[in-house]
Formats: sequence, C-alpha cells, structure tokens
Amino acid sequence: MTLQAIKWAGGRLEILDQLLLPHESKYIPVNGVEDGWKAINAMQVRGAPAIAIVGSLSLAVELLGTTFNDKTVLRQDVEGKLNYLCSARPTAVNMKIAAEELTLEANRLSSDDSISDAEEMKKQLCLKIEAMLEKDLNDNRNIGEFGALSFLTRAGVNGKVRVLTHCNTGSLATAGYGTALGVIRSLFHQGKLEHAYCTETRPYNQGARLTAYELVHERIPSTMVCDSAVSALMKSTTIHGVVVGADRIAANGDTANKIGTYQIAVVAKHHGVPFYVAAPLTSIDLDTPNGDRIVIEERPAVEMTHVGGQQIAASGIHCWNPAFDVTPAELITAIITEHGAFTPGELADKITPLKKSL
Ligand SMILES: CSC[C@H]1O[C@H](OP(=O)(O)O)[C@H](O)[C@@H]1O
Repeated sequence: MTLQAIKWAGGRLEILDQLLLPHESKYIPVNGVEDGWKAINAMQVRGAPAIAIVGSLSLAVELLGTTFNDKTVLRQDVEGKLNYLCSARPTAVNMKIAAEELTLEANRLSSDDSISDAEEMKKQLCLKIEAMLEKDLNDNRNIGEFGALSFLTRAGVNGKVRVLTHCNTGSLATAGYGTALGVIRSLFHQGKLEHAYCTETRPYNQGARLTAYELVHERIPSTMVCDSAVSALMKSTTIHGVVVGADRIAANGDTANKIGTYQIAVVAKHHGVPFYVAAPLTSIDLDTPNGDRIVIEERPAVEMTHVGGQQIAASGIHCWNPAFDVTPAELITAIITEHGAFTPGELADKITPLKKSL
C-alpha cells in the first residue's frame, strides 16, 4: 500500500479510499465538489489537513472543467461551493479556514481591475489551491522537528524516548509526513526513538488500520495497544510523552481530537507524562474562544456495531458515537506547530501575528 493519500496531477484528483485500508490500496477519482463532499463525509479521506486539501482540490477540478466569462459569477460560484464543502464534517476547522482564505482571495481577484479575465482569475485561484499540498508537507516536517526537540528535553538514559500516539495523524491524514506521527518520524530519523506505541482507536480503527501500517511500512519500532490499555501501559512502562493531532484548537488551547484523546490526557496527567498536541496553524481556530464552543460530530451507530461489515454488537443496542472529544488546555503540555512549540496559555498571542502573515 502506498502512503500517499492524495494524488493531484494536471487537474486530475484521486484519493486513496481509506475505508478499504489496510486490505486494499485503491485510488478513486474525485471529479468535483459533490464527489469531494461525499468522500469526506464517508471518511474515504479523513484527517483535518487532508479534508481541507481534498475539499479545496475538488473545487479546483470543477473550476478547471468550467469556462467562466464573468469574474463576479466565478467569485459567487467559488464561495457557494466552499460553503458546501465545509458542511461535510463539522469539527475539523481546516476546511473552514481554507474556505475563508480562498473566498478572501476570490474577492480580492474579483475586485482587482488589473485582472480583467475571469479565466485568469480562475487560474490564480487554482494555483493557490495547489500550493496547499506542498505547504502542508513542509509544515509537517517543521512540526516534526519542533516536536522532536520538545521530546528530547525529557529523553531517557540512552537519549531515546518512548512515545504514545492516538488515531492516525500521518501521511494518510495530511499531504504527507504527518503531524503527531511526523514527530515520531522525526525522532526515528534522528535515531532518538526507543519505541512508538499506537492505540487501535475504536470505532473507526484509524490506529489499527492506518497508523500501524505507516509504522510497519517504515519499520519504525512500535507496538499497538487497545484504547483501554493506555493506563496499564503507562503504569508498567516509562512513556516519555504522548503526542496527538488536532481537528480544532480553540484560542485558549482546548483541543478537539479523536474520541479517546481526553481520557489519554487524564491518564497522562495521573502518571506525570507530558501531553503534546501537534498541529499546523490551519488547525487553530482563534475565532472559537474555548472547547465548549466546538461542535462535536456524531457518527452513525453502525460504525460502532460493525467492523469491516461484520456485526459485533447486539441488534437493538443504543449507541453514542461522538467522533471527537475536547482535551482541556490544562492537560496539554505544549502545542507543537510549524513555527514552534507553545504552551496553551501563550498560543493565541504567539500565533496571531503568524496567522496574519499568511
Ligand atoms: C492530522 S490531524 C488528524 C486528526 O483527524 C482524525 O480524525 P478523523 O480520522 O475522524 O478525520 C483524528 O482526530 C486525528 O487526530
């Protein structure tokens, strides 16, 4: 199986259908925003950064297949389709931020009299969308380096560390390399990783199906544990730190991430284990003051009662299936971004000027 979640070439978009992993590696075409919305909503592609990139590229596919004669019509088309794409999944903020940035760009181009031709405006918008791929990859490598530095201040006697992560935050959740899994990759490449532990991450099993494969694929020394084994692991083994991804980080540092993250943070606190969130600025939502204001997506019960199409729960049982939970800032040691690691308390002040410079 390849580790490339997204393929973009010459205006053609394909995604690795992550519902089939790890058994089958199959790319499916995304021919426009409706395909993009459906793939995101069904979780054929998932992961906050990957959602924003695939959603935006699905718009680019549609734009490149249409001729526009009027800049205002083009701007209205772009804004409407971006709003539609944002409705596919509510918790991750990356698609919303991408939509805001692209709408601002469309407004700027539309009012720029030096750009008389709607087709030229379309070309510039598509170039901005395409640039998201390389930027995300570069950001992830920087997150990896800053994250490795954060861990190594607490390294073990041999200078190596044991790290736990949750869900999938690797190449299959981003344009490549990953966020939290990127930190693990950087530690491994620096020869500083003693061992990585990944949770299976019920009910969608991103850990068992996706992270385990990425770790095995790259021969990173690792062990998978059940979600319910994290406290026993921390009691029996020295874990130098936990690093997880983020779907939406509020201005005060409260972080929405895959369900189960919050309880790992509580257990880490009990065991004195540092707890890091690794995420690009595109996952930080300064417009949301705290985690109470983050909408948590609830997924269908069938994703709990069935695994791989096989029923594992008694018919008729009621289910509660929130896809995410919110880890309060006081349980987070630092938030690792492409610009450095920041405490939750300093986050807003540190990144506000950085976001403005984007
Ligand atoms: C690189 S952030 C990935 C983030 O997204 C995952 O959620 P989902 O698989 O439902 O999209 C999980 O929360 C990860 O931390």
